[in-house]
Order: sequence, then structure tokens, then C-alpha cells
Amino acid sequence: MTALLEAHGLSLPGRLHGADLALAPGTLTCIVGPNGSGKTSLLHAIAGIGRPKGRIVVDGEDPDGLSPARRARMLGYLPAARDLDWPLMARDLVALGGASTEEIADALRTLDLEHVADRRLDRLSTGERSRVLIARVLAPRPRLLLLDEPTANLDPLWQIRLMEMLKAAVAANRQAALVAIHDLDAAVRFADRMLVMKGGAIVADGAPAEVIDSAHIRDVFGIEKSGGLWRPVSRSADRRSSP
Ligand SMILES: Nc1ncnc2c1ncn2[C@@H]1O[C@H](COP(=O)(O)OP(=O)(O)OP(=O)(O)O)[C@@H](O)[C@H]1O
Repeated sequence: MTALLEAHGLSLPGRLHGADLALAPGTLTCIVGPNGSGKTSLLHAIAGIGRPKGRIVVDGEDPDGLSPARRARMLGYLPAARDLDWPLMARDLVALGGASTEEIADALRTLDLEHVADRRLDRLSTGERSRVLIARVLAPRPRLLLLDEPTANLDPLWQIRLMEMLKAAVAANRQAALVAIHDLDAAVRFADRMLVMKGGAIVADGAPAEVIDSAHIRDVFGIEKSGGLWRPVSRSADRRSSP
């Protein structure tokens, strides 16, 4: 199958060290890794933010050469920051994503935002504002979705709804989603594939159920599952396992 995204030798000085990645259409891939491991840097490099080195092909094209209108339907990027306080109506922000009137209405309905659509962004709750920013990215149905911590600030119901929605949308529309997320259990539950990052590199890549059971999780995060809960690896266990 032809990859929807092909990335070769992606680098950002001091942040990301030569990542190669191919994403198949119809798949949701979660990136996990500790703070500072390079998740945002990988998304930035694919989105062309920060003068990355390397080569990117999305759906057979170099996204750099595209007009803003075509690019909006090729690649959608949700930054981790949600502190937008522009004096702009929610509906107008969603419209900035390059979607049609019908697509905007559909995104507002799907993310249950119709009741806040004509309110100013700076007068929304943090979670409502997050959903508006997500609606902006999803509305034009870009082939490739790059989402940095999309479930941050969302209540438990919306965390589940959003991940279910993303999984269904990428499968139905043959999009590909690359999602940085800290919730390991959500990654395992919803992702088709999981990448683990450490020190600016992808150190594990595979089926979530296998990756989560691998020694990488213990080594990379310093946590392990015990009695159904994630717990810090105990120092005594560390000492026992070291030679
Ligand atoms: N604009 C920048 N210029 C230089 N270095 C940066 C920049 N942004 C981040 N870094 C550094 O690059 C490394 C990777 O950061 P990145 O933001 O990609 O990590 P992350 O995995 O997304 O972390 P988090 O979970 O905290 O969001 C970190 O050491 C960080 O300090």
C-alpha cells in the first residue's frame, strides 16, 4: 500500500535526530515519550515548522510547494498551546482552517460547539476552546492530521469521544493521524500503531499492545504496571535488575 506520509531523515538541530517514518492511510498512530523526548519536534518537522532538514512527501506531494488552500486539505496541525485569547468568534476561528461553510457547520456540530459558535474565544472555558481549535483542524478533513496532545484539557467523556471520533474519521476518510499523547492507556486503546520517543529519536514502533509490554516503557518512562496501575519503577527493583 502506498504510504500517505513518507518522511526521511527528519532533523531539527538539538531536538530531533534523523527520524524516518511512513504512515498508511486509514490509521491512527500515537506518539508517546517523556517531557522533552521530541514528540512536538517530530510533529513540527513534519509540519515544516522550525526549518527542519529531511524530506517529506504527503499523498505523493511536497507540502511546501502547495497553496494555503490545498495545504489545508493536505495537512492539519494542532499545536499543544491552547492559550489563544484573540477577540475572535469561535466560528470565525474554525473558518480560518480553510473548510467550506458545510464542513464548518459539520465540525461545530460534531464537536458539540454550536452553542458557543458565536461567542468570543477568550470567553470560552479551556476545554471548549480546545474543542474549537480541534474543530478548526478537523473541518477541512486534511489527508494528514498532526495533533499535539489533543485530549489535554478535555473532560473524561470528551477524551474518549475525541479519540473514538478520530479513529472512525481516519478509517472512513482514509486519512492518517499522528497524535502526541501522554495517556498511555488511551494510546493502547485507540491507536493502530504506537511510537515511543526518547532523546529526539523514535526508539520503539509497533502494535500498541506489544510496545506497551516491551522493556522500552520501563526504560523510557521509569514506570511499570502493577496491580492494574502505572507506578514508578522502585529503586530496589532497579538495584536488583542491575548487574
Ligand atoms: N524551539 C526550540 N528550540 C530549541 N530546542 C527546543 C525548542 N523546543 C523544544 N526544544 C527542546 O527540544 C527537546 C524536545 O522537545 P519537544 O518539545 O519536542 O518534546 P516533547 O516530547 O514534545 O515534550 P513535552 O512532553 O514536554 O511536550 C527538549 O529538550 C526541548 O527542550
